[in-house]
Amino acid sequence: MAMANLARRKAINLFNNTVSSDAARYSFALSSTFTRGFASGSDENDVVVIGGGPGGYVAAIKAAQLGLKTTCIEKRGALGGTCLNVGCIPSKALLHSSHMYHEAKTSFAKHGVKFDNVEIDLPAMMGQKDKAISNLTKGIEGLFKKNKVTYVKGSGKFLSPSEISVDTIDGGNTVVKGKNIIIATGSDVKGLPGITIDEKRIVSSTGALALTEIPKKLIVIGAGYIGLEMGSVWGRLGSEVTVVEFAPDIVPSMDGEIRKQFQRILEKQKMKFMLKTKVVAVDTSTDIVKLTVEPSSGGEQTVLEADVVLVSAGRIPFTSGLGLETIGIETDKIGRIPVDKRFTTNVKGVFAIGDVIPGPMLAHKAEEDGVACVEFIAGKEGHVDYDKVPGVCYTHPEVASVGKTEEQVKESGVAYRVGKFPMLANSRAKSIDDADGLVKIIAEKETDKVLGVHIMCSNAGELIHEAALALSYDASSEDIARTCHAHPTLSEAVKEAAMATYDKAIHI
Ligand SMILES: Cc1cc2nc3c(=O)[nH]c(=O)nc-3n(C[C@H](O)[C@H](O)[C@H](O)COP(=O)(O)OP(=O)(O)OC[C@H]3O[C@@H](n4cnc5c(N)ncnc54)[C@H](O)[C@@H]3O)c2cc1C
Ligand SMILES: NC(=O)c1ccc[n+]([C@@H]2O[C@H](COP(=O)([O-])OP(=O)(O)OC[C@H]3O[C@@H](n4cnc5c(N)ncnc54)[C@H](O)[C@@H]3O)[C@@H](O)[C@H]2O)c1
Repeated sequence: MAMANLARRKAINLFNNTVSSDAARYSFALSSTFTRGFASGSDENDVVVIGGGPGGYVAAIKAAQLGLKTTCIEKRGALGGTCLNVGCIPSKALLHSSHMYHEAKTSFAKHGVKFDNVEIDLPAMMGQKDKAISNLTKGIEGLFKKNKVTYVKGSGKFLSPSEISVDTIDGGNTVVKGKNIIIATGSDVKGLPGITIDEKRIVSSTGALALTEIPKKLIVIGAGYIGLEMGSVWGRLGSEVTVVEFAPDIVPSMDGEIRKQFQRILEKQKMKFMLKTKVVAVDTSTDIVKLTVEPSSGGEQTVLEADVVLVSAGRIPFTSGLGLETIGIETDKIGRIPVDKRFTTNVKGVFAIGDVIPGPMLAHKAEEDGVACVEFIAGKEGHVDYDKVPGVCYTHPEVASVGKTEEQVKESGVAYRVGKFPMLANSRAKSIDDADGLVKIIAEKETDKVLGVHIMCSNAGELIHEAALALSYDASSEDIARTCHAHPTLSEAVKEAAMATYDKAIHI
């Protein structure tokens, strides 16, 4: 069986290589004609990137590495975008710090580590987070210098498809020209009607990452990634957290079985959920914020009280002030810029990547877009497989997935098998007394090809990449199961779940 899989994979690779080298030749011919055709006269840069987030700064570095003269325009005065400044990095810093505090308070004693007292020093915790951000933003500036990317600090606006007017952060103005312009302006918080975010008592994720006091009561609107991660941070530090979610489930995009267990674990951590519930009014006229909620389908209203309310009901593409209308760039109903497979907008020579285009709003997806986009511009073949972008919720336990959920596979009509392995039966998880969660693998019944992998355990965000690689190479569950995994590791749960998919697990 394993040999058969290897042979099948070799045949697939042979086919893919033939296809992609043909595609590369085709793309080179197309791209060089297109680039030459568009380069009229006084263009200074080969590539200008507007936005220095994970999509933009990675695109700029890759473009420079490919020998293209490149400028990146960023208005916030620091590189790294939402992710580094007010997103992925600060939230992970606070998730780690708050987890350490919570562990020290609730788990260290049973491991025989005792303290007289454990205290939170919130300014120090925030200081550690801020230090991580500034080190990393400076690091990207260093990478720009190393790769000879020109960095313009200011807000860019289209004058024409090859000219950007930049109001610089020091009060000046300059015009940057480019043969190819990449829009990488990211996303912004989606507000809710009738709720004004003041970033003090009614906060977005940005305010929730910088609170100066631990709220006694925190209400989170939206049980998505931001709500559950930031709810976890403040819950661990002592806030009473209630999550109000419009949908019938938390994280609606997650595999149903995993999502249900995840909710039970979060409830054990004292997070409260009000599902199928919507917020209808907010009153901030007194010291306590009053939130009126009712069932999503209408019905009896309840008034909730909180010190702080976090609005985390999604994000929207950000293109404000960019002058898209000046050059006729189209956007869809929710403000995203539609692009083709080469990231080209409806205007020749103008491309878009990252959160501002359709697809998952994730930093690593934006980076993949950026690399593929400039590869196309340079006449190479870029590629992003959106069906194989991993997603991770960095709570404790972490929940990570790649590929399809069981619901999606069922809906596609493909016959499938499921293999599961609980972390309770994994020796490493038991040895460290951190055994909440499971690994679930879904594979096509006929071929055993892995279609989706869902992992809930500590470090699931690291474990998921074995599964991402498996999906990328069209591996079968047997391929994973017959790969030797070191003992004792949490990764052995992936191997056991794979064994359970095509045959039987050993340790359960
Ligand atoms: C709290 C939070 C936590 C998150 N955690 C994760 C996580 O753990 N993992 C993950 O994968 N994703 C996470 N995300 C999502 C991630 O941050 C985004 O998907 C990612 O930043 C998108 O990258 P981008 O380059 O498309 O846009 P952005 O990072 O938004 O960058 C766009 C940049 O463009 C600049 N800009 C906008 N307009 C102009 C203009 N006219 N001129 C010049 N500059 C301009 C902006 O200032 C910004 O810096 C998180 C988001 C939030 C809010
Ligand atoms: N770990 C990560 O990768 C990570 C972390 C944070 C953010 N992000 C990204 O940032 C983006 C924004 O995150 P998010 O959590 O704000 O969005 P989200 O889309 O993940 O979740 C929003 C939630 O709010 C609910 N909702 C929408 N309107 C509502 C309303 N009126 N009342 C109550 N609930 C409502 C939705 O049903 C959904 O469950 C996401 O696309 C996510 O991919 C990723």
